[in-house]
Amino acid sequence: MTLLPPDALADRLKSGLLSFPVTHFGADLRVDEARYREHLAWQSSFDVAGLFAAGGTGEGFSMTSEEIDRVVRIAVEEAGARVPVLAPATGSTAQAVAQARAAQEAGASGLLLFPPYLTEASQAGLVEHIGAVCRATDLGVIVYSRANAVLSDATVAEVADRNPNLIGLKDGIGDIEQMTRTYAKVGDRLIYVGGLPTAETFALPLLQLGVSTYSSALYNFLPEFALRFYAAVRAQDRVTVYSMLNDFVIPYIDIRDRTKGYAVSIVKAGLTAVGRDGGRVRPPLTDLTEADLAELTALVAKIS
Ligand SMILES: O=C([O-])C(=O)C[C@H](O)[C@@H](O)C(=O)[O-]
Repeated sequence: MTLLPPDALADRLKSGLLSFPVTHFGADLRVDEARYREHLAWQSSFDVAGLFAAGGTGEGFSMTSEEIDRVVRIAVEEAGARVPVLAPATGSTAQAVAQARAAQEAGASGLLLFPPYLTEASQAGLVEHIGAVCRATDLGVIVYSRANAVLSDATVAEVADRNPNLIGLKDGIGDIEQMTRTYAKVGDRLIYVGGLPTAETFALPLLQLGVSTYSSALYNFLPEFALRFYAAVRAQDRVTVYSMLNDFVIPYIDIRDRTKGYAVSIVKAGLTAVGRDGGRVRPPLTDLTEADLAELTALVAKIS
């Protein structure tokens, strides 16, 4: 895909579902390029608005910068002609800046800036961190508000003012007051991406708060279901949304909530459940137990 100016990228992303592909690892836990490529080809064959390589569901947090660069390059090669590929920027400011530069060189269309690891941070410190990454690239940047980098409405307004290539806010908190304050202040200067675990759960109410799209981990193994769900959300078809929540999403999150880290492990297990073999997760995550996998497989079979 030719370089998308940040505004054009924002327009494209805000009106469709977003794919966050898992990254396949082999038995030795090295990146399994062949299976990852095959997955990307499948994921990008449907109508999605963007593909975020090595995101949270893609276990970017378990990879070295070299591996992230390799995975982003593979995603651009495999899917970039059909769908904009966004790369992660993670960790320290220096590391995130280096990843932002590498992503642009690799031909990515945009960046998702993750919280820095471990330390707590003030709002002023986050403004500097976000600004440094935005200044390091011409790409459009979406900032992920979550964990140790939860942005106040005033901070979102400030970083949007200071950084013309900041195009979006991804919300991993779901605080209704903060979202309302943010949209009231910043409006359509940014796009808003739902990024809570199993984002479908929150998609309909968040639409009212300006959140027009979300990162769907479910899309990894149930792409048609996820796209139907997204269409029902955008059409504000409450009957369909609640029936899909009852039939699949709520029993699925009952399994997901059994163990910390399952929000990612269950997605790889979902691929195995549909006969595609998601492979293992890397530590510190753990795979589903056999009993949990069997329950998930039965649940998937019910809606297939
Ligand atoms: O970086 C990520 O993978 C996420 O933001 C988390 C998921 O995609 C989340 O939205 C979900 O589980 O649907």
